[in-house]
Amino acid sequence: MTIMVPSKTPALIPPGRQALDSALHQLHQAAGYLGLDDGLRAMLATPRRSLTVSVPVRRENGRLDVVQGFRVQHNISRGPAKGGIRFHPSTDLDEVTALAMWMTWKCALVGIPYGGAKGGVAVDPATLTTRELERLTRRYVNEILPLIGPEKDIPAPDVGTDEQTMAWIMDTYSVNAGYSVPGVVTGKPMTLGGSLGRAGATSRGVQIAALAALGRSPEGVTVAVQGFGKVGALAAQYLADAGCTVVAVSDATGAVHASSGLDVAALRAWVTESGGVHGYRDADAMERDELVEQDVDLLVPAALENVITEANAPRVRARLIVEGANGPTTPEADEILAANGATVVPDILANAGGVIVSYLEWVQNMQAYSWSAQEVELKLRDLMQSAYDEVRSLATDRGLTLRQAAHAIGVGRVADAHRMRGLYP
Ligand SMILES: NC(=O)C1=CN([C@@H]2O[C@H](COP(=O)(O)OP(=O)(O)OC[C@H]3O[C@@H](n4cnc5c(N)ncnc54)[C@H](OP(=O)(O)O)[C@@H]3O)[C@@H](O)[C@H]2O)C=CC1
Ligand SMILES: O=C(O)CCC(=O)C(=O)O
Repeated sequence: MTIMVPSKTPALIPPGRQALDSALHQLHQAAGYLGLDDGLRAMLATPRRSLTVSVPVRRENGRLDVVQGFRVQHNISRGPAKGGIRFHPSTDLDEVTALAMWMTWKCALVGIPYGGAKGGVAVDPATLTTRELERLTRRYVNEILPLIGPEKDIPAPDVGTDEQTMAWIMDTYSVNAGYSVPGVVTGKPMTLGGSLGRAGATSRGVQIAALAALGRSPEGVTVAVQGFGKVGALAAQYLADAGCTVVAVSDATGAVHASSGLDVAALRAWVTESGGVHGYRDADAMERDELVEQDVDLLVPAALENVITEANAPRVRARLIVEGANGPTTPEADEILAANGATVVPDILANAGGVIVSYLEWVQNMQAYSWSAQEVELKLRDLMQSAYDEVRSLATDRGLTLRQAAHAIGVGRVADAHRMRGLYP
């Protein structure tokens, strides 16, 4: 089928702008398919609230640095805004806006009662001491305090943040409130009301989506994983546990390859000890940015946006791409991959396991109750599989790619919520 889309985006633009262009392109494709009017399109194309803050951070040597921080609530029509906080040097308002928009469609697609948000601080956390990071996090939270809250906007981890960051966020908010508010943030440590299963939830969801899309035994399926952080390392582990052969992985420090299969547990231990995959001895080193072009059955991008572009998409050999990262594939690359017969399980479906278990964590916090690891995993599997089946079935029936189908469902649900609420005349 033919879908009208806005004109192509220029190739050489800042990464954040590229991500936002991709998100808008996908929205307009879905809006065209759904027949949304111009007013509703404009509503969905623009965030409800965007906050840019200056975050002063006192360094150990006494110097005062000031970095920029952001929190964007893209949509709140279906419930409180929800989405992670990223600490990365190239984070900017455009990137955070794109990530917030993807959160809106993701939550709607998997049927959890949230809108979409994202936050970010333009900083490289690896350059800060733990004390500097804590000061930075607490000050950032104080700056975005008017926006967040358990019934308004609930942050979570993303690139460069972790359970410790979430604990500082929970504490800073709670100190301001005057009592403990665990439901203000998810991805917390267990001792502060975290949920069993949240740490591995995004990767578990990637595994569920990958096995569903493979549609055959994972034995002998070769895999390359880009990014070996919270999502990538456990995605590699869970795919290996399921019987796949993980032959290549990369992180910012480099990439390693072993055609007979990497020992993922040993590699994870090496990364914990040394700080990156570079130098791992039981594998061959390879060019980091060639990871996505490896001759494998399954490619899992689990790092950053815009890594599969029109420049390298013709050289991507994997027949199945399961997006652990948000926005790894540009619209131009999507077209090339589809023309070459590759299947892409899109980010808003493939990496939804994280926000699903965040939702379960929040529900547990709001009820002061907790579920077992088995209960959490069953609910996660159920929501992931239902969303996957729904997307697959719409794609098959209507001749859409999985991304087009996922966006049609997600955008459609948010549009319905606006119509029913009557927020625009
Ligand atoms: N955490 C979550 O719950 C969720 C995360 N996501 C998405 O998953 C992706 C990864 O997030 P997460 O795992 O949390 O982040 P982390 O910060 O834990 O990990 C990011 C990984 O990407 C690596 N990386 C950075 N640049 C490159 C590069 N050029 N080539 C290869 N690897 C690179 C980093 O390497 P190094 O460590 O050496 O810097 C690190 O291994 C992001 O797109 C995020 O938005 C989606 C849903 C939920
Ligand atoms: O767990 C969450 O609330 C959000 C995770 C996230 O940022 C994402 O899905 O991209």
